[in-house]
Amino acid sequence: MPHIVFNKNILINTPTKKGENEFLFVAKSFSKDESRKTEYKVAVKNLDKEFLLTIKDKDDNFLIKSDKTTRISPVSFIKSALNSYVELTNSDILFENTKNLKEKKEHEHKYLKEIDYFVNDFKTTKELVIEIGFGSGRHLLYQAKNNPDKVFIGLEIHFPSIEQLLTQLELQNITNVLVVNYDARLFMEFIESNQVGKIYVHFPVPWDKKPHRRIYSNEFVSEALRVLKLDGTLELRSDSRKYFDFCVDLLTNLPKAKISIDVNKELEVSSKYEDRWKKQGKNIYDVILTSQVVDKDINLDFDFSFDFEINVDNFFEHAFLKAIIIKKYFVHIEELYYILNHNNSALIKVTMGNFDRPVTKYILILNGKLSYYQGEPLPTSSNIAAHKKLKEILKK
Ligand SMILES: C[S@@+](CC[C@H](N)C(=O)[O-])C[C@H]1O[C@@H](n2cnc3c(N)ncnc32)[C@H](O)[C@@H]1O
Repeated sequence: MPHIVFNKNILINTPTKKGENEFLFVAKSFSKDESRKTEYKVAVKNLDKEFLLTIKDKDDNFLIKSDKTTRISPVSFIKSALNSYVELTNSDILFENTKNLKEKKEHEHKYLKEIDYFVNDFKTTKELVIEIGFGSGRHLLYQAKNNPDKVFIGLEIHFPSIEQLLTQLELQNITNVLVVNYDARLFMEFIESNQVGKIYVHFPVPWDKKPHRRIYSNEFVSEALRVLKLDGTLELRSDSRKYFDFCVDLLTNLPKAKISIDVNKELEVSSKYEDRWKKQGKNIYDVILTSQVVDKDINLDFDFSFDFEINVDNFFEHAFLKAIIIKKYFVHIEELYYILNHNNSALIKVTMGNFDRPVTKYILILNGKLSYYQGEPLPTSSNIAAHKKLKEILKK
């Protein structure tokens, strides 16, 4: 992580500019606990990118580095901002690693998509097929190659598997697969209703000791049914009898769907895990859920604005810095910062949303007006619920 240690000095006056970097404000941490060390956040703008730097004490000196939550890429923007800041203070540099740190190669690939792409840009009239936890990708590659008229979305949380699949897509010249590094339990929320022909879940981790981590749950199944077209299918294939029984239980008697089960059914292609289990003589179980209903459309245009103003002093005086947990989501106000030399202005660091995929954001308050710094959270149901709770907390 690039950082510079420099002689402790007065903070810069903002707004000011050095090279391409505009320094918009400096904010100072606020805590009633006097043992907590003071920390500063410096807001930087360079072209269309806005981000924060952190200044902390380092022995008798200052250390400046990027703020983890608002870190941007490429890292050259951060290095440039750190150097510009220190130059503006006219301080002596005691240590720096911004000159010879190698740029980390960004994962750039035309078929690898960020989740925002599905919220803001993704549109297709073609049928979608989703494969969850594609692993070595053997099944996904086979299906995509044999169904060029469909768009495949591959979900995986293990990055080496993703890299392996991207390489194969290129080598085999397959162009109808989008790959996402995202937890499948939360992904479906971004897909329109009635668009998916098949969802494959082949050999998911059985999580016998931690069943709450399984892909299948009531929420997952109901989201899967929403995105499936009429007669679309959610297909589990597993070597685990326990997982199979658990899913059959979950899927039986759903009002909008029917199930069919099978043992040792042969598919056109056998995945890496399947080969392994077959060699060991294990049974392979299938349970297929078929959607029998057309669902309502969803709206991804949730308005994350704050339609009120606050008094920063009052709020800071009474702020409660502990997580508030409400069933499936939570809100945790973590840190408070006063923006220096600005009336009624602050930064609030908050972590919120779903326990499996929390989001950390800063709320920027300028003259009492609130907004999310660096853009709004993704419109997931947990983030929407957490935002509503956060509004209640801030209004008090
Ligand atoms: C046992 S492997 C099976 C891989 C492949 N389907 C096969 O049959 O060879 C399970 C895969 O699911 C992925 N996985 C586990 N949990 C996941 C989640 N919540 N979302 C997406 N992928 C997940 C793992 O990284 C792993 O690659």
